[in-house]
Amino acid sequence: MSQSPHLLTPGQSSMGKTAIVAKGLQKRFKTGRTYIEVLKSVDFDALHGDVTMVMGPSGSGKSTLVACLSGLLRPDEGRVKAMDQDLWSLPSGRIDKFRLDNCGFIFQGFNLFPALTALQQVTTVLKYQGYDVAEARRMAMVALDEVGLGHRVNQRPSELSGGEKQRVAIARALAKQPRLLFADEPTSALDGENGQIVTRLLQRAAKEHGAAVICVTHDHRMESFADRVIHIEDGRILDDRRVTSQPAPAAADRPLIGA
Ligand SMILES: Nc1ncnc2c1ncn2[C@@H]1O[C@H](COP(=O)(O)OP(=O)(O)OP(=O)(O)O)[C@@H](O)[C@H]1O
Repeated sequence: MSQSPHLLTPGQSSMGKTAIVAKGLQKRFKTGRTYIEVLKSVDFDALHGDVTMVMGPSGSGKSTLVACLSGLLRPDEGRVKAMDQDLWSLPSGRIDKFRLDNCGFIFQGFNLFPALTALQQVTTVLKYQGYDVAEARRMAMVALDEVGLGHRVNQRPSELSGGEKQRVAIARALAKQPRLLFADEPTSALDGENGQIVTRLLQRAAKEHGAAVICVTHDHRMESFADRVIHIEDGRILDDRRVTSQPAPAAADRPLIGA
């Protein structure tokens, strides 16, 4: 496995380029004898270097959209071109490999393994991806340092606060330098201060690492960190607007959060 650059080495070459495009996505679920149409021919795209927020009421189809975009849930109709691959035309093993190689995921509930330390949470994924033990450890330490947890690497989830747990989940998602970063309600279990830390980390992943960050949220506090806000309602995109003024992310050469 080749040497990985520093976690936040800018992915400048891809900045502003299209990372993912979806056309005509439709998804329905069977409930009892009837079907509910959850995505009604949704077109979507996201750029490298952008934080794209997907907002909308509960049940509007946000999580379903992200699942279809990220190779987790097959749409009934429509196509997804992600990193120049026609995602849903690939055999399922290649879709899994695509996710492993290109996608990072951050969820509301952190999804950490209770028995593993913060360091092990991150190295486990990297080893699964094919990195050897020493390289996985090095990359994990860089990632944990970047989220301000360099001094907490031997703690298990039960010994960490909610904000710290989410930062471990972010380190795990970012350590492999994903080109696509999907976050589903990453701040909803956090207080204002921790929510802002998490939001800034997502912003840095986009601005300094060139990831396309696609973030589902109800949290209007996150909106000011977005480059683009897409509003979805009842399975349709109602509004798609670019936000121009951005707070500058913290400098790349120092950790965001002082250890
Ligand atoms: N596997 C499933 N089987 C049946 N119905 C489902 C399934 N997954 C989602 N749904 C339904 O699809 C609709 C959209 O769900 P989705 O989770 O995408 O909405 P959401 O906008 O993310 O909502 P929330 O903000 O509450 O998380 C909801 O009515 C939900 O109950």
